[in-house]
Amino acid sequence: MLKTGPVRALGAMSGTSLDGVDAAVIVTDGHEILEFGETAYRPYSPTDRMILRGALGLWPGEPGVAAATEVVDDCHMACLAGLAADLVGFHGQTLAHDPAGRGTHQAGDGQALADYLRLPVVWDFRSSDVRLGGQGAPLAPFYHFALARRIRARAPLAFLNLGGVGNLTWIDPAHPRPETEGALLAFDTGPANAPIDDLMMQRRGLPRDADGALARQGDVDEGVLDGFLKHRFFARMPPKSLDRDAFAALSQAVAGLSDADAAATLTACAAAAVVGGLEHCPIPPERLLVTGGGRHNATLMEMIAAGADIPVVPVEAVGLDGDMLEAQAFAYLAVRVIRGLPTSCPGTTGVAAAVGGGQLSRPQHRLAAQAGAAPAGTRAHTGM
Ligand SMILES: Nc1ncnc2c1ncn2[C@@H]1O[C@H](COP(=O)(O)OP(=O)(O)OP(=O)(O)O)[C@@H](O)[C@H]1O
Ligand SMILES: CC(=O)N[C@H]1[C@@H]2OC[C@@H](O2)[C@@H](O)[C@@H]1O[C@H](C)C(=O)O
Repeated sequence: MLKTGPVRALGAMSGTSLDGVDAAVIVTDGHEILEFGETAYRPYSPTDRMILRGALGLWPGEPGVAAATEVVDDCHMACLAGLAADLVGFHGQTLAHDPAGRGTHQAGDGQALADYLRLPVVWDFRSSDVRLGGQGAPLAPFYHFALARRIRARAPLAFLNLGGVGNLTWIDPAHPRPETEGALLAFDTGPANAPIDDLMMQRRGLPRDADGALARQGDVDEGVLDGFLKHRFFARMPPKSLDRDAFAALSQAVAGLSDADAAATLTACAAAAVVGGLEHCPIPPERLLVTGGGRHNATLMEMIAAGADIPVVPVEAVGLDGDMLEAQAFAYLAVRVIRGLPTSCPGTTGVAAAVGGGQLSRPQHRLAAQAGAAPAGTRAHTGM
C-alpha cells in the first residue's frame, strides 16, 4: 500500500521552543498534497521541559540524554495514539546541532514509536544530509515547495518560520521539482522566539511575551542591535543553519536593560535577522508567508513588515495552518523517504547533491511477542 499512490501520513514535530509536540495528518503521494487531515498538540509538562532544557547541547550517550529521550518518546506516544495513519514521520527533539563538527542530534527512538503505534516510522531525517556535507537543516523547504504549488503561486514567494529559531525558504514555483537548480533557496535567519522566551522566563516567570505586548512598551537598544548584526553568522552566504543557543551572547547583551527594553531589543534582533535574510533571495519574493508561533507576536510581525518591502502575512491568509505546518512537513518528508525521493538539495541545506534522509523502523511488536520477549524499545507509558 505504501509503494505507490496516496499515503495517509502523520507527521510529528517537537521544535526548538520546547513547548510540546505538534502532530498533523496529510494525504500525499510524496509530490502533491492531496488533503489536510486531523491535528493534535500535546504540551510538555514543566518537569519535561526542565529535563529537555537540561539536555540541550548533549550528544548520544551523554548523561541526561536517556531521560530526555524518554520524555520525547512518551509525549509523542500520548500525542499520536489517537490519530489514524499508514505511516509516521517523527522528527524528534533537536538537542544539539553542529553540522560542521559533531553532527546533529534529535532525541527520540523511532523503533520504540513504531512498536507502540504499530506503524512504520521514518525518523532521523537530518543525519544523512550532514554526512554528505549539508547543514541538516532546514528540511521543511521541500514541503514549502509543494505548498507553493498547491496554492497555485505563479511568482517567487517565501515562507518564513518563526519558531525558537527562524528559517526562510525562497521558492520559484515555475520549476517542476524542488530539487531542480534554482527552485529553492533556504536558510536559518537567526534566533527568533527562543531568546525572547528565555528572557520572559528569567525575568517574569512567563513562557513567552504574549502577542509581543512587553516588547511594544520598550525601546530598542540600537547598540545591542548593531552588535548582534555584526555576528559572523550574518556574513555567511546561505544555506546555513543554527543551533538553538548559538546566540547566547545576545541574552547577556540585554542583561542591563529593563524588561521592556530587553524584550523590544530581542524582538528587533529577530526581525532584523529576517529582513537581512531577505537580501539573500535571488529575486525579491512577492510576499512573505509566515508560519510558526512567532506570527502571533504582533510586535515582531510589525517590525518585520516595517523592514521588508513586500507584504508580510500569516500563512492563514492563503488557507494554511501555521501551527501545524512543520508537523505536516515531516509527514510529507516521510512519504518522500519511503518512495526514495530526495528531501534536501544544494539550495536548501548546501548538501553536495539532492539526497533523501531518514531511516525507516517497522513495528517489531508481533515478532517480539511471539518470541516471548518484551517488545524492543517499549516501556511503561506514563501518559505524561
Ligand atoms: N501569542 C504568542 N505571542 C508571542 N509568541 C508566541 C505566541 N504563541 C506562540 N509564541 C511563540 O512561538 C514559539 C512556538 O512556536 P513553534 O511551535 O512554531 O516553534 P517550534 O516549532 O518549537 O520552534 P522551531 O520552528 O524553531 O523548531 C514559542 O517560542 C512561543 O513563545
Ligand atoms: C537542527 C534543527 O532542528 N533545526 C530546526 C530549528 O527550528 C527552526 C530552524 O531551526 C530549522 O532549521 C529547523 O527546523 C525546521 C522544521 C526545518 O528543518 O525546516
